Amino acid sequence: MGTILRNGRLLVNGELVIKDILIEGNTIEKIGDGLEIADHKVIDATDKLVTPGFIDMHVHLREPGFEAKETIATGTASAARGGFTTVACMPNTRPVIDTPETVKQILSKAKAEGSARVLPIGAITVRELGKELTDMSALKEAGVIAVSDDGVGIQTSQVMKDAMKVATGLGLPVIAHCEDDSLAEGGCVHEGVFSEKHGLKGIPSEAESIHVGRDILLAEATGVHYHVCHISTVESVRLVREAKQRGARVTTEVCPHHLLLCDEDIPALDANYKMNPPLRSRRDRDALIEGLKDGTIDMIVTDHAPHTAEEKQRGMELAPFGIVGLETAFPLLYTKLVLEGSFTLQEIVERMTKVPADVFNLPWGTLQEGAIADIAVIDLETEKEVNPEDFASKGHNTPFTGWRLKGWPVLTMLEGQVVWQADEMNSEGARQ
Ligand SMILES: NC(=O)N[C@@H](CC(=O)O)C(=O)O
Ligand SMILES: [Zn+2]
Ligand SMILES: [Zn+2]
Repeated sequence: MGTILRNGRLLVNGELVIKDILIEGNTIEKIGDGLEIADHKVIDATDKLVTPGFIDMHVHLREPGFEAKETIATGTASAARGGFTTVACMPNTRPVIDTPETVKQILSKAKAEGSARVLPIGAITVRELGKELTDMSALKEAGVIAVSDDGVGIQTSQVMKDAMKVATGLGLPVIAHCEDDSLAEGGCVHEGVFSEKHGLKGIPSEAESIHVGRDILLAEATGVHYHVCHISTVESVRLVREAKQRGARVTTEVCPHHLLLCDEDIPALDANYKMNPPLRSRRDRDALIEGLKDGTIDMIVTDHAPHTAEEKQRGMELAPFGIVGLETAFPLLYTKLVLEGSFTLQEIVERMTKVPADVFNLPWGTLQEGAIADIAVIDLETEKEVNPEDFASKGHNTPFTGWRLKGWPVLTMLEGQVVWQADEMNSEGARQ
């Protein structure tokens, strides 16, 4: 039995157009007006935005090894609640995703317990130690879509160059966490107004940008598709912009928190504002907005990085880096960037759907006849406060608690199946 998603508002050439969507099996069969088929389940999407399911190329699911922080089940449930149908998971698990066996375990667990599609990212180096390359060919065969040592920077240029050569031959993108340890060591926040005020060791901007510059040169020398993780500084944006102008195969991503907050916004020594890279200066934040606007920055990712409450209570210096992001990403971007006027709805939606799909050559991220039915239904009207107690994620570590936002996902469909729906859709909207 199929489904009709009735009366939703779809983005067509930047305009919202009211349409019905007929879903048969896992596929969007038809998009049209007044679609009516006996025996089909009808979901009323009147007044709701209907978009392709979001794609997040940077998520930490923590399983295997750190199940107290998150599991594949809870992390993908969190994704579904945030309107995400595809998440790429980073390899800094225990064991690290550096063997085909671990890749296969994650894929089979995701299939059995997941509420979103999981795309594993394999490690560049064994145990992410930055020394010996993994067997990327075997990792690719097992199903990784890219390689990364996210969580740590690759300190040695030769290791990065060798990795890029192998990845080029295999057609695997190299996704880089850019951090020079000799510059970043011991820092817990950005080197700037906040670190000075509190007498903390800062992480300077160059700790990131120096790797971005180095890696762009190596990418141009090897021809690899090079993707910069969670870009955060004005200099990194400039380097990527110039590389793109030269035609280099360089892409990048930005997180909602770096677009919306800077170090001067940190109210106190609260580790819910601690992440890597850190919240930078206002000037950096403005450069990220501009870079996203002009296409230097390709896509938006969450870098969803759950940690336990106990870990985050250790304070700014001792707590681990990272904040959760899947369940607040779209409401934050919609409320703070679309409603406040710096981006159109279409610009934001594309950077979370079509663009990541195009950049990583994935077959999802569009709403059209014949496409896989990965769909997010979003309430653009109701304002709600961010309350981590409501999260499906095990992680409650967010700096956005109490923010009043609009744009909350109310129903998510993965391959034609409803994987999450808000109570309101359950009781009134969906009729059998
Ligand atoms: N971003 C973070 O602050 N933390 C990430 C690691 C990472 O993305 O570098 C984590 O795994 O916790
Ligand atoms: Zn990282
Ligand atoms: Zn990360």
